Amino acid sequence: MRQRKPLVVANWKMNGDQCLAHQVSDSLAALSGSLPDILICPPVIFLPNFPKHPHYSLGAQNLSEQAAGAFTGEISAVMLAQAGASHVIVGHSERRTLFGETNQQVTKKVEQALDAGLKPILCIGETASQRSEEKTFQVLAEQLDAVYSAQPQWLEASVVAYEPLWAIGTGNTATPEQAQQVHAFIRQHLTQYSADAAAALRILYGGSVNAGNSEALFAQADVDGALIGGASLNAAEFAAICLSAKGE
Ligand SMILES: O=C[C@H](O)COP(=O)(O)O
Repeated sequence: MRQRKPLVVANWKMNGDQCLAHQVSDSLAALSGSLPDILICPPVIFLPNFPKHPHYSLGAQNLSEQAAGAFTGEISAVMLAQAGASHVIVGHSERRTLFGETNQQVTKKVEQALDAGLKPILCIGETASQRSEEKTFQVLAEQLDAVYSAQPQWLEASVVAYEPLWAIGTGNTATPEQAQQVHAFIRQHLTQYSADAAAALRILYGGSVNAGNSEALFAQADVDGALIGGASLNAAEFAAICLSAKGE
């Protein structure tokens, strides 16, 4: 039996509509058998289009680093929780690269999420050039330490997602062996903060996961699920990925 229950997360990014919300909720509700934990992170305006169902939970893709105030266009952690989110993705590479989010901002967002009772899904990953320069572990360690070195207790309520930038939206999935090597490094690195929390931590892989490659990725000892972009926009394919993760 697996040590950690798998978690499969749909990150719709800025895609989808009410119709897709109904398709995805219907297809997940129809699943039976041993299921992983399943989390849907649509654009937040679609959260109310998902009826409550025991087969899935809801999350958000981003949050404000501030608690409240004159921050036009921002959404706070408390608001996300009130809208039904249990988790929030923090520090996705698109936030870091396209919107200039720094490790410092990511840390503040993790704090906001936890203060509001949301579980942060902290995204980390290296670029293709960092990998070819053999800096992968160094980059990941910096991204992890920026968040957890001052507040190691945050690890207990966190999920970490390893998303190599070269694999996101490219079809160039990390091999199961590459993913396992990095996930094992992440878990080992985090034992310095809490051996128990590191052992219990769910580490997700993200980057061109689809129904054809998910089972081999999930078979790796330290791959505890996935963060799925493009393939989560197809209700049938996302359901197939969830089934390949198996809950027990
Ligand atoms: O959050 C999801 C990741 O960025 C992966 O996206 P992708 O599955 O489209 O490669």
